[in-house]
Amino acid sequence: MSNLTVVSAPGKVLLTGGYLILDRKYDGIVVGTSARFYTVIFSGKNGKMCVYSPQFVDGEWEYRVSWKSLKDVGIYSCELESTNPERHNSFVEITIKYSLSIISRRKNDQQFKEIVAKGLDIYIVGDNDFYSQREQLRKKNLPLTFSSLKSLEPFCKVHCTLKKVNKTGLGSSAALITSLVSALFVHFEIISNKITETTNNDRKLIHNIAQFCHCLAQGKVGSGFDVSAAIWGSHIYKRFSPNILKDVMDQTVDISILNNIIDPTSSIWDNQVTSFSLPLGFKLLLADIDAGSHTPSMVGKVLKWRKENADQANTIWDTLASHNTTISNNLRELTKNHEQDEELYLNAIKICESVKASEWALAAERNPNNNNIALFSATFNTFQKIRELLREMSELSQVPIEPPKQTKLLDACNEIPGIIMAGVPGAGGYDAIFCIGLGNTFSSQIEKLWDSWEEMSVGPLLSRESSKGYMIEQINNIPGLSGCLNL
Ligand SMILES: Nc1ncnc2c1ncn2[C@@H]1O[C@H](COP(=O)(O)OP(=O)(O)OP(=O)(O)O)[C@@H](O)[C@H]1O
Ligand SMILES: C[C@@](O)(CCOP(=O)(O)O)CC(=O)O
Repeated sequence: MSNLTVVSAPGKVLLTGGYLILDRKYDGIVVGTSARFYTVIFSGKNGKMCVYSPQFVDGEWEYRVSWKSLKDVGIYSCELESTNPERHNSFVEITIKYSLSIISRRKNDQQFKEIVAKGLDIYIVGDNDFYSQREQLRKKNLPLTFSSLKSLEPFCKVHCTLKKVNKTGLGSSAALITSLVSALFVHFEIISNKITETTNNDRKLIHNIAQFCHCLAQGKVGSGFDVSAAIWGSHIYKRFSPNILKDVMDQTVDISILNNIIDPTSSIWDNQVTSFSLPLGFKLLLADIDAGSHTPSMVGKVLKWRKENADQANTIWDTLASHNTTISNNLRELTKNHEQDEELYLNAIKICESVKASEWALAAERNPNNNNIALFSATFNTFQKIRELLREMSELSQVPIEPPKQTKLLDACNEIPGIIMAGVPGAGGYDAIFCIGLGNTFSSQIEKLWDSWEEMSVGPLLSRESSKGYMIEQINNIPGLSGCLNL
């Protein structure tokens, strides 16, 4: 068994399917981000389970591990007792407790008990993009730009506690839980430590446990798209039936029952992961807006409105779903076109990157033999229809999903040549925006627009799309990782 394990998991952006994906009838496009969480595990020495999040003030938790024997012979449940009861991180505690309990069920041997008895040192860090870097830049007298962000050291300290930190909406808790579960399962050799040997059942096992831990930590069974993105990277997501986890959402759950539920061969899991990634030449840019919205209360209000206005809501939901499907079909067709005729495809990118999307229909007429241009134009128009419907939802439910201030900013983004989709990710609100552009020339113009935008503070993020799910890493291949652990 190796003394050192490093596993990373990506953040997420939900491009289509906000609110709809809570319902198993609908799906949505989720993309993985290049921003990742890293869990590093060392075999310990002092018999304790020590967890360090060096980016945070007070980011240290220490636990004594004990085993509670359950009714069947050889079944143990792991108990963690904090050595400082005033400090808690329930996301981390729940994840370690249930991961070790399930590992013990699957690896009930002497070696496992000896390793746990020695203790573990666990380090958890997230790429800078997961947390707002506004304060760090202000302290350094740097403007809020891509190049200032690039000048910050990797995994930089945020000078506050986890409770106070401003998050950017990339799904820190899902990426953290996924990287922690997978690192523990790799460390104890339940799944292979070689990414090339990772099987689909390994991913399903980690997925099922991470969904359970995330739901228990959040106190509710959500749609789970963020954990799914942390496991599989970009894909088209259809949720699991909430009933799968409803009855085990309890800290006193019987581990043998839980162990059966999370088993990758169990037929109860009905989530669907359809492979997807952005076509070649598409580039995702993200920004967090210094305003903020409270997602859970937005979701609650939208769902209440839907329940009370079922007919009207179902028409909007179904129309949105059909537009969302058009977007994923178009993008998948573009990927196929690129594979079949690269020259023609690249020529379409070249033509469209220097023209505003509202003029692509004309360009398509002028180039009737290049149907990629017509597909770009149709994708832009369909996404505009999706935005219209989201604004209608906003008005009807009185929830600011695409509020007027965001509309103004997104419309301005669409005026830049090459932009094919500009929208509010996930639940929407004032939190964030995304832009997807063709080619390379649009990035600098978007940066100028965001920098000069006066109505709201638009903070660019460095993340791009990265279609990969969780990864087993070598510590020295990740710039800045070993440095930030103060080893
Ligand atoms: N670096 C970290 N180390 C340890 N725990 C962390 C870290 N980052 C996040 N967490 C855990 O995740 C919790 C935040 O979860 P929450 O569900 O509120 O965020 P989120 O919705 O995933 O946020 P966002 O999508 O904006 O990143 C924290 O309270 C903490 O328990
Ligand atoms: C509104 C919803 O569908 C998406 C929320 O997405 P985000 O956390 O705002 O990225 C809720 C959910 O699926 O958890």
